[in-house]
This record gives sequence, structure tokens and C-alpha cells, in this order.
Amino acid sequence: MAKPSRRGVCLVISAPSGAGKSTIAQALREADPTIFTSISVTTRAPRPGEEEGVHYYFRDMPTFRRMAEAGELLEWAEVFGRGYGTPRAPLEAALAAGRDVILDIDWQGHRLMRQAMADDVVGLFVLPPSLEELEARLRGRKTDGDAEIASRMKAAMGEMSHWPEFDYVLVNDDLDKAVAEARSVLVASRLARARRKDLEALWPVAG
Ligand SMILES: Nc1nc2c(ncn2[C@@H]2O[C@H](COP(=O)(O)OP(=O)(O)O)[C@@H](O)[C@H]2O)c(=O)[nH]1
Ligand SMILES: Nc1ncnc2c1ncn2[C@@H]1O[C@H](COP(=O)(O)OP(=O)(O)O)[C@@H](O)[C@H]1O
Repeated sequence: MAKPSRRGVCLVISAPSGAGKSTIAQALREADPTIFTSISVTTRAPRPGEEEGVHYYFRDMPTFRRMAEAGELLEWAEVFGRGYGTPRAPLEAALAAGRDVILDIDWQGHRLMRQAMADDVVGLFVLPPSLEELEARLRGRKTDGDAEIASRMKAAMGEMSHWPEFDYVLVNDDLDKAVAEARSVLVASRLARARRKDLEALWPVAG
């Protein structure tokens, strides 16, 4: 296969549960099907409608631990008492093939990804317009019971306090605007000078 002209961008999107990161990521992928979605491994149970290998790879804790110990996960973290991790091989292959990758992971995963692949990672944090709206979205999604929603709301302030660690931050009030902003982040990241090594062979570079 011909060498791609540039390496892909690894866009890490984090947000408190319910702020809309999966919805935004989905809209970016629909607009550009060449984007590769990293599918995480989790020890949590599938929600109704979630499919193995589409939303997550659902594994039991011993299997998850074995994968982490074998180095098959680029990063992994415990969120809401469950294991979540990013499979290494598909993500590395996609970036090397010049495909941009979107990761929907938490702030701990963002930190670890920065350590693992500093040159590739761009961090985008999604804030909700208010705590009331965050709770309304969690309820409106109808995927979690009262106890699960309470646990996510309790974790939300802690999760949100990490927004300054990210390169870009947006408030997901109007969804179309938020998607347009996230798309701008991806496009700007693709064009960033540091990522255009391919142009050095074509155009002069001042010494
Ligand atoms: N570090 C890390 N976090 C993940 C990964 N996959 C999902 N998460 C995070 O785990 C949290 C819970 O995800 P999920 O159970 O799907 O709930 P949701 O965010 O409410 O849809 C979210 O903050 C995700 O971003 C992963 O591979 N690594
Ligand atoms: N800008 C928005 N305005 C209103 N509802 C939204 C907006 N963005 C997302 N939602 C809805 O809020 C709920 C939570 O969004 P989701 O993408 O699942 O959040 P996350 O992946 O961050 O947990 C979903 O029902 C989604 O349709």
C-alpha cells in the first residue's frame, strides 16, 4: 500500500455523561465516513440496543484484566466502578493509514493517551449548558435508571473540573452549532503545521 501523505489525528472527546459527546461524535462520522471510531472494551453490561463490536466490546473483568496486562489496551481506566479501555492495534493501524480517529473516553483516558501518543492527540472537552440540562438529557436518553443517573450526576462536577487540561472546549447548547465547532477542531488539527511533515519534501523550509 502507498504510504499515506499524513498521519491521522487522534481526536479525544471527553465530557460528563449526558453532555452529548456520543451524539457529536456520531454526527462527525456521518459527515465523514473515513473517520475511524475506536470501539472500547468495557466490563459494564450492554444497554438495550447496544451491540457487541458496534458500541463496545463487552468483556468480563478477568478477560479485561488479561487484555490490560498483555498490553492490548493503549489506555484503560475505571469509570463508575467498571473497566473501560481502548484497544491498541486498530487505533495504531488507522492513524498510520492516515485516518482520523475519534475516541469517546473520560479525562483519565485523555491523560493516558497524551502520555502514550503526545504528537497525535487533540483533546476536546464538551460541557453541558447547565447541571439541570445535563440531568434532563440523562433522563431523556432513557438508558439508565435513577441510581445510575444519580451516580453520573455525582461524578459530573469532578469530571467537568478537568476541562482546562484539554486543547479545545465547547458548550453543547445548540447541537448543530456544537457539531460545527467540533468539525472545525478536527479540520484545524489536520492542518496544524506539526502534522504536515509531508509538505517538507515539496516546499522550502527556512533553516
Ligand atoms: N478511559 C476510558 N474511558 C472510556 C472508554 N470508553 C468509554 N469511556 C468513558 O466511560 C464513561 C462511561 O461511558 P458509558 O458507560 O458508555 O456511559 P455514557 O458516557 O453515559 O454513554 C464515559 O465518560 C466514557 O467517555 C475507554 O476506552 N477508556
Ligand atoms: N445539544 C443538545 N440538545 C438537546 N439534547 C441533546 C443535545 N446533545 C445531545 N442531546 C441528547 O442528550 C442525551 C445524551 O447525549 P449522549 O450523546 O448520549 O451523551 P454522552 O455520550 O456524553 O453521555 C441524548 O439523548 C442526546 O440525544
